[in-house]
Amino acid sequence: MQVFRAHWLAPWFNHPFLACEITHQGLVLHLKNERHSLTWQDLTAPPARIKGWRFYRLHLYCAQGDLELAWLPKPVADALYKLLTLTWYQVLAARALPLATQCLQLLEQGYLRQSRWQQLQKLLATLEPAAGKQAINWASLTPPAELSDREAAAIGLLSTLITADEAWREHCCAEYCQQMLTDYADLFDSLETHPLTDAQRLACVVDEDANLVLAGAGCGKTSVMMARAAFLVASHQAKPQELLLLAFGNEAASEMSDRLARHSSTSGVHARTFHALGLMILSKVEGAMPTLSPLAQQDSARVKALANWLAELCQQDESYRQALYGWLKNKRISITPEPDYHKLAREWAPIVAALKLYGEPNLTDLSPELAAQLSLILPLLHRYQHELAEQGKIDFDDMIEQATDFIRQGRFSVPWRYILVDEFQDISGPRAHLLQALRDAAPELSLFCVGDDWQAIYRFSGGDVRLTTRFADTFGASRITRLDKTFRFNNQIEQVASRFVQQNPEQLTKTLTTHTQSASPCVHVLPVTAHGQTEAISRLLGQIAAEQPQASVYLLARFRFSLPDLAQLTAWRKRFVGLEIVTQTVHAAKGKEADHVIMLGLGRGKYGFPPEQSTTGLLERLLPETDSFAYAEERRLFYVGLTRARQQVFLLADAQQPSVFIKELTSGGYPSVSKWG
Ligand SMILES: Nc1ncnc2c1ncn2[C@@H]1O[C@H](COP(=O)(O)OP(=O)(O)OP(=O)(O)O)[C@@H](O)[C@H]1O
Repeated sequence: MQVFRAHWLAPWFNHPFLACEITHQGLVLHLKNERHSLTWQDLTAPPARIKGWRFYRLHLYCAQGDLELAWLPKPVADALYKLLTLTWYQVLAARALPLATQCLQLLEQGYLRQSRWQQLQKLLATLEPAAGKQAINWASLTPPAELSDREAAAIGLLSTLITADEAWREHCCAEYCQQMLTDYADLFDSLETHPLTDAQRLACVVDEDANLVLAGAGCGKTSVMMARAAFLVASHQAKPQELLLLAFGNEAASEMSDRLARHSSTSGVHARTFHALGLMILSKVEGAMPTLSPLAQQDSARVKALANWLAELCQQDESYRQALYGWLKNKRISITPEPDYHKLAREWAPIVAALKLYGEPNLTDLSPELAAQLSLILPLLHRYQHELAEQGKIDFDDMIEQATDFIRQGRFSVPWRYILVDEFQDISGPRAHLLQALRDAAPELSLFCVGDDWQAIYRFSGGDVRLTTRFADTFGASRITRLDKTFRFNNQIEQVASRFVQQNPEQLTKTLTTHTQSASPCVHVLPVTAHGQTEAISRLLGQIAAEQPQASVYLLARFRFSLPDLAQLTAWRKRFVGLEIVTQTVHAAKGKEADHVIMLGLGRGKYGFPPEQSTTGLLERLLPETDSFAYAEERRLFYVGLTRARQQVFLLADAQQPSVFIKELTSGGYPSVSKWG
């Protein structure tokens, strides 16, 4: 035990301090009439040494109130100062070391995500002094040279972290990204047939708790999904089985699977649809594959069943029959000899589905006509539910909901660390809840979503674009990165398409640049009569084949029945052998591309583009809220059509009654649109 004494003159001048004894726990001060013990933790800072006229004083910063040890001869003051300072730092280092180790482990996990940042703050909060005690001023610490490197580093780290703010976190994130971009430059150069752009690379490495990559059409969202998967595996942040890629349709999921399989690093990564994910979760939890009702799997089976139930209800329930006939009469829909149940069932099927998904609307909010329609449709929903219960089967909505419940109940252990979602702009509320449940069940899980709010076109089946435009409201701490260079189409198509879609002020603003340029207009409007359409397409195909013998051509329409039939298609394929001609709806062409696009059915009316006479007043009330801009969703769909083309778009407009979109393009100040005929 060491004792440091004040000069013997001290008591003569009424100073109470006589000596200081250093123990393992702290120090014992010998005062004139008493002894006073202090633990090392009572000292909130290293001592200060103050030179007096002849003697020195040591100032002790104590939680209970500061003290002064005076009348110390210089050698005593120096030795005591050195010992107290060193011991104080050693005691602090003993506390700091385990904490700094935990903080380092968090920091070493990579990108300093918000969730990791919060865990850090929690750890650092353990350094807070007890109530009423003074906090250590970490910013002013200067550890002595006698501390070991580890001790000094631990104190240094905690001082940095305690004073760190959001800008510091941002700096760490940027440093991490920079490091990854350098380390994996070769991977990003060689993964695809083309090297990724800087913006695409950055989108791959940013790693917040939830990430949204917002990009225009053709900006390489799919390439980025693939590259991110490869990067996560190559950088050992995840094993292939810890990644899950999600798509909406089977075709997109299997295309992703093929692309993943082509690279050794991602060959073990799974791409699934949301439905396949739901099935997998249910079968894992229940030990057997759930059986899906045929009513869920085929639209035609569902419509047929609804039509039968309508006919049955009319036969068995006179009041229902009268109500239905009355409603149809009001709508001037023919009922002789009996209503067209099948047509009615086809129109009401989406309403039944929406009622199931979103529940019944408040009757008082509906007009008498819509309330009457609702009361006619509700019995169909009940029959549908009853049928599923009878069969002991479920539909897709039940599956997603049950899967979400199982996860929330902790009955499914989440094996993934990263979930990557394609075409995110079309996600529905229930699917977003499923993702949230997965995230909550696995706090280290990071979401990576790629989408384009300009291409949100699935509201009729529950897609809710607000989940994209207000991403952070649903998914919390998030980072949005943008891709603004399109590789698919040229500046001429871009000028038309971007201007067209941004007429709706509620679309997020984006400025796209294009990889290819064209000096002359590439969007052409051709007026055609109903009879002249086939001839016009033949001429166009001939012209395309003459200029470019090997090319792909999409014939796109708003409705399937507006497309040429198979016989006609086969004839064209025989005649223009070098052309790869595909007919499909604009919805089906989403995510795909061709050299040339010919859009058909661009007239007015119920089956025009946009379809003008809405039969879905009730459906509108049930679906997720939409923006108030007229034909907002149809405008986005038209944008999707325009942006499928790499080189040229031909818009075959109804010569008598051109679509309002065509009128806008030809007279709304679009200099890049050329008018033929
Ligand atoms: N860095 C790049 N360099 C050259 N070409 C690229 C690059 N990135 C993507 N592409 C090409 O651009 C085209 C569009 O890519 P992709 O289909 O991934 O776009 P997207 O953003 O998913 O489009 P959309 O939203 O319209 O479906 C593809 O032909 C792709 O190969």
